Amino acid sequence: MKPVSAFKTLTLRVYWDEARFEVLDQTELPDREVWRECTSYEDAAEAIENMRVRGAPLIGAVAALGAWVAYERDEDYGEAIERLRNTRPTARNLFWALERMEEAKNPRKEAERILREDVEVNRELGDHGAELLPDECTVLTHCNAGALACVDWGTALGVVRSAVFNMSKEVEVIATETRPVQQGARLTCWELSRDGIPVTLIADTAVGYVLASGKVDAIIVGADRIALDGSVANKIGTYQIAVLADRHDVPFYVAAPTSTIDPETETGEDIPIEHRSEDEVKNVRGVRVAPEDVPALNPAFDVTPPELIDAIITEKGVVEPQEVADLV
Ligand SMILES: CSC[C@H](O)[C@@H](O)C(=O)COP(=O)(O)O
Repeated sequence: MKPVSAFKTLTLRVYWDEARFEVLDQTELPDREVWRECTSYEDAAEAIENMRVRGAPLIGAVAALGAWVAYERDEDYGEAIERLRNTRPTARNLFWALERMEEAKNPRKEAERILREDVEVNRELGDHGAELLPDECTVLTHCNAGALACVDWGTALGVVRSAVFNMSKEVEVIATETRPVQQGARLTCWELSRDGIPVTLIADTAVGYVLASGKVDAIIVGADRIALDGSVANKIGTYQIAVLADRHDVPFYVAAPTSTIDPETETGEDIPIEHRSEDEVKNVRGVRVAPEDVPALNPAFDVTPPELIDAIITEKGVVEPQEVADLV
């Protein structure tokens, strides 16, 4: 039997010769490792929309794979691109990947390039960012900007991995739980423990306490979209952490590939913020914690202005937020 060429990482299994792929369903973590098969663009769109896959680079990669599967299986390519484009509004990498797929002469090769580049670029930015960390340090991170948010390695957690595995630094991580979807508690803690990197979970409400008590040497978060003025949209709660970092003089870094910088978004105010179902706020893993008739507001992202960011770590180097426009 002819061997099937496959590409496998923590988040994806792609079977190039069979026009299908599988995604690790992140809604099931940390309890169970469940893989969902995608054999159509609708499968890919459903996985992105329902956050089975999430994190800006991974959303882009899965959208590219959805378009590739549509092409191989003679689905309507234009419709596929349009459907995938409308899955989530904030992450720049989704639109960036679909622009590349739209222009590609060979969709399979382009999807493969997008996946491989993501891993390379994260390793590069990880190495640049790791230079900024002391040999022994504690890093606070928010949400999950790790291997689970990417094809592999991670952005913010890619910096931690590079520091630990490539530079033998001793790094401990403090992870915020990241209500309402709890990417910090469920995903960051799961992937760091798996790699043997020490991680301590805190409630989102404990950030002020840990910063005031001097326990944190640096904060590193990822990004969903970076505007040309250096404003950064990231998981809801990032802005309040940046304000506290400023108050306590703790360096606040953003780690992201240049594909997250949007050449068409001038300022932070121009970034569309996704609002999700109020059920995510009113329930914790299926159990209601608020009166049924009280409305809830659920913005999935907020915007941190450039003056609160010490540096943006990219594969092209570490820059001041005001310099990001020069990178695209
Ligand atoms: C590296 S992805 C961007 C982020 O840093 C990430 O933490 C984030 O905000 C992801 O949001 P999500 O709603 O889980 O897709």
